[in-house]
Amino acid sequence: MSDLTERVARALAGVQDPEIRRPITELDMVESVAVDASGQASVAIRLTIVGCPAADRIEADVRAAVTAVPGVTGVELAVGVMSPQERKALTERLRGTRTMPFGPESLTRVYAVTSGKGGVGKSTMTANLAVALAAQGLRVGLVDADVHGFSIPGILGITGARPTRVGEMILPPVAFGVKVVSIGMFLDPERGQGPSSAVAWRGPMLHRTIQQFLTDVYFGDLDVLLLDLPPGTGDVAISVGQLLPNAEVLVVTTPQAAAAEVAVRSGALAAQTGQKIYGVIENMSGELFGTGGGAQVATALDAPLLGAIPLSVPLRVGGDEGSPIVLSRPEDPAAEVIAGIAAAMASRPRNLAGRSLGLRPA
Ligand SMILES: Nc1ncnc2c1ncn2[C@@H]1O[C@H](COP(=O)(O)OP(=O)(O)OP(=O)(O)O)[C@@H](O)[C@H]1O
Repeated sequence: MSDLTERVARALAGVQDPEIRRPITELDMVESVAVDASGQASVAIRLTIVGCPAADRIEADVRAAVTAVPGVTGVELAVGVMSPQERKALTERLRGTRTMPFGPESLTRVYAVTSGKGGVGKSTMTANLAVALAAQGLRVGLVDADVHGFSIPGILGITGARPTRVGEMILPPVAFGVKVVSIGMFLDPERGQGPSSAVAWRGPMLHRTIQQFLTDVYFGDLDVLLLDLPPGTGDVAISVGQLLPNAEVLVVTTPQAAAAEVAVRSGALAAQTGQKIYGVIENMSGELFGTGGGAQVATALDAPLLGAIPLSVPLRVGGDEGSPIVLSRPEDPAAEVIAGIAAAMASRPRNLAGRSLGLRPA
């Protein structure tokens, strides 16, 4: 390989697949690279599937990367598609041999966000925390497992987005740097299923779906995985407890005593399945609903109160419009408290609990 060809090949290692978020060179997407004596580069790439939504972006990024190499005078780009065998090999390699990538052996910190009752702002908190964590440079995944209303895609402005399928593998849509998967993305509108229809699935079906989300959706290596659970002490919470005993629970409550009592019950369930409570968030705190519910839940569960988020019109409007206020209105008092909680989460080291350090007593 000539020096210039080598430099072009190295430049291609800087181009990422925007969905898989790995360099295209590691994904076997670069088929050939050649540069002739006049500096004309010929590059052939192959994408995972035809009509891959990321195709335009990859093409543009490849052109830009190659053009930027000193000595290159022009670029000829051929775009092809992987054969089924190549795709299979890639998905197998990406998925690795692990069946549950976020179990106790993983370095990913897993947070299950729960509440006693509905409407306390659990999904709003989860989405804004995820976005704030991603904005701080963490690799963040979000699983919307709230079968009673899949509000996450709406809050993150990706209503109607569908995951990309590559063979058996599911690539989640990315919103504000967060990889998002929601049960709502798998409903079939032609069968009358829509984002507003609660899913009437019972235990075993839900268990399999959550398990599939965690194993078949390619999130890559994450620093943080957040799960938006349905309110209460239902089947999903129990499944998550079994599938991810390492998950730490974040309890969201409003300041009122009635909400706090049910929140304590849902937190206590998590403790029974062996999960640790990371902390409690009091939402809609202030004049209208009072304060104190969060502290009450925190004391009852022997967990810290992470913050009290005031009622905020911009927070609600941001949710309705798909524009999380931690980014669009960071000066809003509610956004500031959420960002503070995210900063505390981001400052925790990667999860080493349950990992053997390979040391033996002498
Ligand atoms: N601090 C707040 N100030 C004003 N509005 C808020 C606040 N927190 C949440 N909301 C609004 O309250 C409504 C319910 O919030 P959200 O959907 O997040 O609740 P939830 O607990 O996830 O509900 P469910 O579990 O039933 O889906 C939304 O319209 C949201 O924008």
